[in-house]
Amino acid sequence: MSYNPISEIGEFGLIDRLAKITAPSTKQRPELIEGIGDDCAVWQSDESVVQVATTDILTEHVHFDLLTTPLHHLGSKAISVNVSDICAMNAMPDYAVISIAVPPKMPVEMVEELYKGMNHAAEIYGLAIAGGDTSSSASGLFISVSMTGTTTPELLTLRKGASPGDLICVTGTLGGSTAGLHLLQREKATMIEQMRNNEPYNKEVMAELQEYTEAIRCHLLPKARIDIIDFFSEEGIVPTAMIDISDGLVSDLGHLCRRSGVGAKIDESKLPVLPEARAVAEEFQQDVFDWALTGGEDYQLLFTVPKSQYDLIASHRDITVIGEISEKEEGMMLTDIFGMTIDMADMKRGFDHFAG
Ligand SMILES: Nc1ncnc2c1ncn2[C@@H]1O[C@H](COP(=O)(O)OP(=O)(O)O)[C@@H](O)[C@H]1O
Ligand SMILES: Cc1ncc(C[n+]2csc(CCOP(=O)(O)OP(=O)(O)O)c2C)c(N)n1
Ligand SMILES: [Mg+2]
Repeated sequence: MSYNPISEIGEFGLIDRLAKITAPSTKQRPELIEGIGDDCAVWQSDESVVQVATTDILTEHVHFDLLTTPLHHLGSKAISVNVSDICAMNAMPDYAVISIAVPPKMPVEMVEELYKGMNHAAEIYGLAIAGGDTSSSASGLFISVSMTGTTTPELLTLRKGASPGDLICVTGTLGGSTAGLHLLQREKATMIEQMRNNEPYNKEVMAELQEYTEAIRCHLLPKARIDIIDFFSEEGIVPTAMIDISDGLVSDLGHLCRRSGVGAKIDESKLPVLPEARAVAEEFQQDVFDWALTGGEDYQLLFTVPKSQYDLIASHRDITVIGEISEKEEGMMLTDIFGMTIDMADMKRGFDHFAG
């Protein structure tokens, strides 16, 4: 038997291989509507109720750095990223169970602070933290949140369901989280450098951070767009397909298109880039559109609606139409700010845990 490094197939190649192994188990539960492959697992609990469930892990040094992340914020983010997956099904969250693996030397008060952040977010989203598991960890802090939610068969929205001609819409702004991460990483590097040189902490860097509170908040404290699910419900909108943007717009639009069996055309000039992110990208001499397209962790909703619903969508000031669904054969195309057409298949797609 030969052994292959995961980096050769990447995160999604690995998930495909695991899905093949577990496919037989799904045959045992005919009420399962969606297994591996959407933002949540979905099953019908009775005629009028659909249950959804998701889980996301936050790993120290991969998802967060304790030097730059307040634990209260981290707890809140751990809840929000799961609520975001529930929202992506057009569902509302109900319960969370939480597993933590904690280095034995971590003070109790730090773990309590983490949980205060989780509880704060849970109260805002109207969900109950109802259990979990606790272990010691030999290498860093791990936080795994699993969450259930509810919707109805009529409202359930999957990654599949988009048709050619549908409008591609995105909520909020993009690029803010990557901008915030860059600022925090620079802050950490400066702190370490000053400690090495036995210098006092330079407050000027802190002053610069205060100019960019929105970008930092996007990274440390993303909000799940439960308000948009309320808006859909008030306006009677049921998107044809939906996903949340965790790995980056290009990657997550790719999942939506693959599951729907369609292509897409998007317009770079229409992307709702966070204004602060533009300033940060300039400072770091980076392309803000690259951050908006592939940076990830913005936790906005990406969804499609028929053109006939344009007026309803356009009435919301925090929803932007960025393009249109096309035939699968046309691929996924981006018209960049200079008017050039770029095949998104040739672009860096977004965050991959095992990208080589
Ligand atoms: N280790 C795993 N075992 C089983 N299913 C997994 C595993 N990792 C991811 N999945 C499934 O693969 C799909 C894609 O996962 P992911 O990209 O993490 O989704 P999301 O961005 O919504 O969190 C989801 O349906 C998820 O449930
Ligand atoms: C210390 C640190 N380095 C890098 C990142 C950037 N980052 C980590 S995970 C991630 C993508 C989202 O995480 P993932 O586990 O893929 O979420 P999912 O798609 O499962 O919801 C990004 C952009 C970060 N947040 N913190
Ligand atoms: Mg995930």
